[in-house]
Amino acid sequence: GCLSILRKLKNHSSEAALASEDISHITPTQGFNIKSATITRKIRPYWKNYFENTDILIYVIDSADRKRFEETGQELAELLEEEKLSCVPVLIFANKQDLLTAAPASEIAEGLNLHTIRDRVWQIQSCSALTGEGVQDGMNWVCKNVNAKKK
Ligand SMILES: Nc1nc2c(ncn2[C@@H]2O[C@H](COP(=O)(O)OP(=O)(O)OP(=O)(O)O)[C@@H](O)[C@H]2O)c(=O)[nH]1
Ligand SMILES: [Mg+2]
Repeated sequence: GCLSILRKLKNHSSEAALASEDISHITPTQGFNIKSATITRKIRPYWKNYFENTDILIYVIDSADRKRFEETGQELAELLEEEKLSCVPVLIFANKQDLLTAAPASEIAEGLNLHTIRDRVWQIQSCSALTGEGVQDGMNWVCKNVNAKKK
């Protein structure tokens, strides 16, 4: 899902100059995402190598994969407990909204207990990497909040 969103942003580089420019400068993250597309979940243990100097967290959820919501909530909660990620703003993309079976963002927010997040700014954004809907809105939030670390 993550890689699909990056691709979508690149495709819209003229409309979204700022967002795509940001992405092209984050070389390690980009490499990380490319690798994660092929070896998927096995790469998760290596996320911690990218926590240093992280300005913003973008977490992509497959809104149609309801059976993974609980595990996902756990994973996100663990990430937010990482010392190096303390106060780092988090954007949660509720991706794959083009699918009829997709859970709405409100349901995901509830399932993942997002309303208990009080130590940082956060936002959930519905999107579809397939149609592009919501992707730019999410990246606009990122641009506004990238330096919004709560002190
Ligand atoms: N219909 C639809 N398909 C999508 C969308 N975004 C990504 N995909 C497809 O989903 C597949 C890969 O994404 P996922 O399996 O969800 O995500 P992943 O990056 O492997 O991440 P994890 O499964 O969490 O490890 C690819 O076939 C993409 O084309 C979307 O918004 N809508
Ligand atoms: Mg996958």
